[in-house]
Amino acid sequence: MELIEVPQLIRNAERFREVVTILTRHGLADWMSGVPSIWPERLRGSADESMTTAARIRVAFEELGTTFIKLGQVLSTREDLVGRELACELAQLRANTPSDPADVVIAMIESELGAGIDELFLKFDSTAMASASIGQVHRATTHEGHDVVVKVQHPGIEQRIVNDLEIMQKLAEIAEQQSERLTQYRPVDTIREFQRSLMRELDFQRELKNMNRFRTNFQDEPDVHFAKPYPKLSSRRVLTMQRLDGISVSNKAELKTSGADLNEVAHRGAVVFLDMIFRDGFYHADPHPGNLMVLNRHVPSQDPSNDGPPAKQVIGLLDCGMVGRIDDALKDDLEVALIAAVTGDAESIAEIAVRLGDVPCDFDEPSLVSEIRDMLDDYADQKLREFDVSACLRDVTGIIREHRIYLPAKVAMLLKVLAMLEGTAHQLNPNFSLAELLEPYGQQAMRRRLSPRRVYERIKNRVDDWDHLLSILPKDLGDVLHSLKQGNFDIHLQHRRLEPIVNRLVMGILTAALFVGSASLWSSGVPPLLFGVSVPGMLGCSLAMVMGVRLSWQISRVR
Ligand SMILES: Nc1ncnc2c1ncn2[C@@H]1O[C@H](COP(=O)(O)OP(=O)(O)OP(=O)(O)O)[C@@H](O)[C@H]1O
Repeated sequence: MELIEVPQLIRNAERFREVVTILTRHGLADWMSGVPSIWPERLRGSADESMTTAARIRVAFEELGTTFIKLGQVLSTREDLVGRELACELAQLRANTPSDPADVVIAMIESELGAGIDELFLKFDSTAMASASIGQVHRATTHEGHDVVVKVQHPGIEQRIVNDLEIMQKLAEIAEQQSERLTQYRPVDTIREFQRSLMRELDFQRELKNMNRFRTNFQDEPDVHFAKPYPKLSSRRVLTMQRLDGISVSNKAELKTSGADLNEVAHRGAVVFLDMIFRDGFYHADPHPGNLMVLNRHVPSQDPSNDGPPAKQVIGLLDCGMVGRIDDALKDDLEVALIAAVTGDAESIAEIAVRLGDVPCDFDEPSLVSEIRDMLDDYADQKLREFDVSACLRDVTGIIREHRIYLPAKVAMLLKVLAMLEGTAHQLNPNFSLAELLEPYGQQAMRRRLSPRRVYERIKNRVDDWDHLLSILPKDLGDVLHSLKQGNFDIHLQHRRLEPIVNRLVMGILTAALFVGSASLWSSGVPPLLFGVSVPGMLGCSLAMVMGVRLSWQISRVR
């Protein structure tokens, strides 16, 4: 059996050995048979047979610590990749990181910000108010008297994470080389994407920028609040921000006692996230209840008289470390897919999944469409307000997964956020309907698709495509003609999805040829003439234009 090279792991040999030992102990290392023994004794698994594989993975990740717990949390949102059972199991992973002693935290802040703690803050509470996987949070007061919280990274956490990521990367490569079963989980791509997002989370300067961007995007909405960051009291590992005073949405009982209108909180909170996604294309990617608060201040109603509507509650959002971006094209696709789900249009959903995803070569499109259609039939009787968006997304991703279509991380993240959003809102109001809320976004989407700017952009893209095609066409046509003359012109169709593209390409070439030929008839004034214009030339050009418009329309449907 081929041996795996491990020299780059020598630096992390001890930790590598620990990781493999833990995986082996839980019976999760059988696929590593080709790894040379960099440790003397043979490692034998004594897995607890009473536990499912998914449960053993969760327990092993818990033992392996922060980086693996974070990986597990990310995978728990990738049902499309790991399947329902493992996703549910991993969703239970909790980082149980003890807080660091006060002197260690203070030393970290002082070295990061280059000044003594008393120079930096008027008051600093050395008891952590929360300790999470990457850092812990302390209350403090600035010299101007502002109440703030200071988020401080656990010392050495970055190096530990970097080391673990290196090991994970190596294990992913081994898995992809050694195990057909694990290859379906795309270990190398998945770890690469995870590595990128975790390294971004480790840089608090990014979180600070995200907070500022959200504050700008919501500056005209007084009932939504993002904490103000303090750049002079922040660095890559320390983040100081305004302290939000309120009740966490995860604390439903306390919210109720405070008299908060839970239905309104669910509705407003969801609208905030949909605005981030559909309006701004820049969204908070972790809408779990612990990251939402109802603040202890209210926006007064417009009408100051007692008869007016009650004051609006202010929603505060925490933890802007993980964000997603969505461009216009993806926004269009998402809107079309959501409308298609509600209207039972299986073809559109399948078409979008196939276009965005990575599709295996033996992929069976008719069976994908028919499975999605069967699944949507189950939802056909639901009224819009009862439509269960998360369940439907879950079912679609399940089918996509069975067809071994791999969705890009940005799409998976978006689906995760929509599902989490519905879950969080349901906790507050069991009758909450995300589908109803999405309806106006669908209508806006239709209007936007027809807006002059978007039509102009689509036409411009088409023109750019045509311009590119015309610039390469003479040479490519020359090559094709040359091959034809030599008698060695073959078309090898290896993928069913290429068929329509080839058809359109042929139509495009014919249209271009018709246009060029007719234009030359027109300019040469070939008779018969009508008002001095060549009739064959005019008819040919008109026909080419009709064909061109039809073709552009077909291409725009595919995009
Ligand atoms: N601006 C704030 N005002 C009040 N409390 C805050 C603020 N920021 C954070 N907290 C408290 O600290 C906790 C942890 O903060 P945060 O979620 O930002 O940390 P994290 O390290 O990103 O956590 P995680 O590992 O869950 O991503 C929050 O749940 C909240 O209770």
